[in-house]
Amino acid sequence: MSVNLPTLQVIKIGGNVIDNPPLLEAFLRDIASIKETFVLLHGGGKIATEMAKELGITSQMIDGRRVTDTASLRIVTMVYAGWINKTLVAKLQSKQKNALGFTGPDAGLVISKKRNPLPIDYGWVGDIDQVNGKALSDFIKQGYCPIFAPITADKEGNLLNTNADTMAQAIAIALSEFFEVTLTYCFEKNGVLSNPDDDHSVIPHINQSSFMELKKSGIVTAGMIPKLENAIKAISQGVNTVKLCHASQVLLQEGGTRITA
Ligand SMILES: Nc1ncnc2c1ncn2[C@@H]1O[C@H](COP(=O)(O)OP(=O)(O)O)[C@@H](O)[C@H]1O
Ligand SMILES: CC(=O)N[C@@H](CCC(=O)OP(=O)(O)O)C(=O)O
Repeated sequence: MSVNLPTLQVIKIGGNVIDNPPLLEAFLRDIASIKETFVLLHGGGKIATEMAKELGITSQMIDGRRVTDTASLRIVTMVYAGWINKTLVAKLQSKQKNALGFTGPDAGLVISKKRNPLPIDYGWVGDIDQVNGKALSDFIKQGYCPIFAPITADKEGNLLNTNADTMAQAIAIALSEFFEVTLTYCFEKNGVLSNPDDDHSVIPHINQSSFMELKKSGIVTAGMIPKLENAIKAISQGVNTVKLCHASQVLLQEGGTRITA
């Protein structure tokens, strides 16, 4: 018997949008106009890299993930859970949305495990183990819009830097038990492009096998690889709709790239 679940938008924005004040303002205005509550996940990798540089710390990314030593963990925690998360909460509150900021350990919502140091030692980087979808859905049903920073913790209480795209995927999957979820990855391009230099070359649909081809041919690179892996995992594990689009297209039905099973 199929049950009609309420709909929910789970939206992710990356560092390039957060670092662009007019684009961010228009994006927040758009999502504040959504009548229902929504969940927002944010990254901020670009801003953390700039802050690290100002402090004389070099950042190393491997396959779109940051190698996070103790100095980097302090910076990403301050930047993501502090500056960026509170800025977004304050701006959404000013637009009459009841935003509530979270990291993984707040209310025990997201528990992760430190990444195995083999074959690559990423340091203080976490892979998500558990999301408490029931507790999170209770916050949503009370009318809060949860705003997540990509910082989690393990069961021993160690803070762990976590890829924001992965956090969006895990949270969207966990909430699919309670809602019909649309997961939208918003960034600064019009979608996945067949020619990264041509913003009109949007690929309208991608599935697992076309992703493998795009990766093999070098059309999809860098941070787009983990983003698409996460998008494909989400569609195959219960999320109703998954799309990748420009931040200015967040409310539009058309445009961007849709992930198909
Ligand atoms: N085929 C592609 N189409 C669009 N973007 C791509 C593609 N291949 C690589 N990219 C890169 O992926 C980036 C998005 O991933 P990422 O930097 O992790 O974004 P975010 O910080 O928004 O999560 C784009 O800025 C672009 O440079
Ligand atoms: C482990 C890891 O790589 N964490 C990411 C978290 C931020 C992020 O994902 O930011 P964007 O969405 O803006 O790329 C990082 O520190 O860059």
